[in-house]
Amino acid sequence: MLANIDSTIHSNDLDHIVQTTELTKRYGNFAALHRCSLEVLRGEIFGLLGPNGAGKTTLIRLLLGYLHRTSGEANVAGYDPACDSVEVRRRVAYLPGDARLPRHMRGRGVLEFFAQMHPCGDVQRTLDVANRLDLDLSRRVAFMSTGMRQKLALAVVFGPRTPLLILDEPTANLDPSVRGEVLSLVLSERDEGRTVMFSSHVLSEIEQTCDRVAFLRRGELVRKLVMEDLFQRHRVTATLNPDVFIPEHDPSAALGEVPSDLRGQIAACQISPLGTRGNRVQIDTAGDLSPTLGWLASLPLHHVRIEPLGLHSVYEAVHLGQPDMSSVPQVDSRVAASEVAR
Ligand SMILES: Nc1ncnc2c1ncn2[C@@H]1O[C@H](COP(=O)(O)OP(=O)(O)OP(=O)(O)O)[C@@H](O)[C@H]1O
Repeated sequence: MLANIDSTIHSNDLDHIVQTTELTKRYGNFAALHRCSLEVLRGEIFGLLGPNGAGKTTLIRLLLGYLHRTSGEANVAGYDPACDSVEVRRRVAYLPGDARLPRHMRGRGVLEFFAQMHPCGDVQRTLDVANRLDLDLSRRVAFMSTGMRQKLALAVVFGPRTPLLILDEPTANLDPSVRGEVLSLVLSERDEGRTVMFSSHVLSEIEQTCDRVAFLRRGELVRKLVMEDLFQRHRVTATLNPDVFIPEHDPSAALGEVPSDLRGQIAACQISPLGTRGNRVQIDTAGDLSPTLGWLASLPLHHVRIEPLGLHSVYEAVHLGQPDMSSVPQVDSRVAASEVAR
């Protein structure tokens, strides 16, 4: 079935299964989504991040044609959701954030019903997913717990072999072991060549699964990130010996010159006082960490800690509206962007 549906995708650019250009949704003067341009590549897992009300669901619903855009363009699997929403939905399995299922039906009946309804439906596959999620299918939906209903909705959505899955907070209401199972389902979808786009508030889930992520904030796409690049970024924190002199107008001079071959790898540095205990140094690095280790070892530092930068720090920066520290490293002859928080 997947092969049939795939062969009918008539996009000019088959690398992109989703593409939006300045996509905008307004309610009166309020922009729930403002000029959002992004691409999702075929075969990748793409994460959507952002605080409550950032516009994630609005974007997803525009892509499926459930909402009508105010302006801009969108293309999903070769179709414009504003004109061909039926064609789009034939190719997309969608888990809404508030999935509603027929309350009078038993779990098994629900799965069979949806598998028969969808052009890419596969009863055995949907039952297998329910089994993986350890779901009792003999219960009526009305008597299921919130988490059990979420598992049932997931089994419905993972059943059809569509080229694209769009999941709005797929692990909401699930216990940690089931969350892990859902993430491994997402990874297996990618292994089978399908594309997954999902939103989540759980940063560790995005880190474990996604190839690329987009951050939305107040309706705007404020940052895109390739996870592989993020994993190459580290934060070094340490204490600078108290007897080291910190020049007031150029605190970075306390660390001396950054060797020229390392300048492209030091993205930012902050020095802040710790009272009588010296000064706290924070250095963000980009790229392979190993060449910087020798330089770090030569500095008058102690209590050195090196951690992967992680999504959390990027998320915080986005949330606070801080400039993008995750892209181009910037240094001059001294360590760049030094600050003394006195
Ligand atoms: N029908 C509507 N009329 C007016 N404003 C709306 C409407 N639907 C959504 N909004 C607003 O659009 C903004 C984006 O909402 P959206 O549901 O896309 O956010 P979200 O990122 O999915 O949030 P969450 O993480 O809480 O699910 C919110 O401020 C919301 O209040």
